[in-house]
Amino acid sequence: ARPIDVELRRVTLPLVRPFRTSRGEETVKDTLLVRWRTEGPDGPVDGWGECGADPEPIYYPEYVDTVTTALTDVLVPLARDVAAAPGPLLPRLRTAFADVPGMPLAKAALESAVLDAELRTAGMPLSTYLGGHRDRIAVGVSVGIPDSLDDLLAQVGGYLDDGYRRIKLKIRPGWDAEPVRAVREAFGDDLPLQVDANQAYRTSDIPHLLTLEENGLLLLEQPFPADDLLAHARLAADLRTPVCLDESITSLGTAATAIALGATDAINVKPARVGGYLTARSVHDLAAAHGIPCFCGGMLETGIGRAMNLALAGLPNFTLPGDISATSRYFAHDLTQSFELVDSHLVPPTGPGSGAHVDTDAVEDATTALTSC
Ligand SMILES: CSCC[C@@H](NC(=O)CCC(=O)O)C(=O)O
Ligand SMILES: [Mg+2]
Repeated sequence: ARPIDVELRRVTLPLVRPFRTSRGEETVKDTLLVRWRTEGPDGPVDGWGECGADPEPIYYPEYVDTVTTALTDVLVPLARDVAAAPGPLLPRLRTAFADVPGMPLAKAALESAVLDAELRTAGMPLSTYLGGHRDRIAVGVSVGIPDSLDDLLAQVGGYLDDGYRRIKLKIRPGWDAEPVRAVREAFGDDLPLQVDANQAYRTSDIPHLLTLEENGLLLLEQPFPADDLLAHARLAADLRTPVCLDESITSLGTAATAIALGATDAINVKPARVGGYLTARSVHDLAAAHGIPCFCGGMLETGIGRAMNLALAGLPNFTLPGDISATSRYFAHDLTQSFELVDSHLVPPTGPGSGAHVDTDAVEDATTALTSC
């Protein structure tokens, strides 16, 4: 249905603790929400989408300002034209978006809002629409680079006390073997442990990276720059530890290329990064066809993105614990209902659409900029 109005809201939420990676440090979640308001059978229906971009291009080439511009100048006008014409909205929207090069994060934010509105109007949960079949999702926790080894062990101990059973450590050159060994010594060899370098290494570091695997790692995530698929293939040929790609997988096409090159033994699927939940499902299906396990990654989303990620994570080839942690790991107050960890699992909401109950007062309080388009 054609939108009554479309709003972009830049929102800022304080993080309960800073999150440091090899790319920088974040102390607040500062991103963009899209609200696609349409006429439902019983009045207006709001679809919400959350953008995965950061205020700066630290992980992806897009960032909040470029996403805002892409949406106001190109993608929302295009979506309005598509919505004004007859026929099913989502398939025609995806066809129209496919003619616009790149900008997966901007497309994902708008497509998610449209998808949420359509499914709420139809009374269908996103998990049903996507084909999810799990009513509880195994999750882990991603631990940033701390101020000290003691700080790291305190954080990991705290998360294990919270009930998380899979730990992912951020690493970078100079902070890798020591923290991994310390966590192994403190918490034992059976702790499911993986690392994420966020592109910080180069092929000259391959001999060093090979020494990391004596610590029994589940995965080594994105050691090299996103566009260097060949470097990942070279490492994967020598490393027993599965190589997992994140930033490199920007579309179904790059997923297919990475798989064909043997550059990825596992994929961190992030709907925002690949252009939305429907493409994320295609990446999931392609990986499944090649026997490559996936997990649903995270961008410190608010409950709006978290609810949708949980719906996606119910698909059968998400066999590795995801980076979808409980709300309290990120925010003291969220924009939706809280998601609580139960035995290292989260329960996806079952309501129509994302199932997120958006607290419009909290959204208003968190809003730093509002654009109608
Ligand atoms: C903004 S977080 C940076 C992206 C990072 N995400 C995580 O480590 C998970 C963060 C989370 O718990 O949402 C990754 O490269 O996988
Ligand atoms: Mg990653």
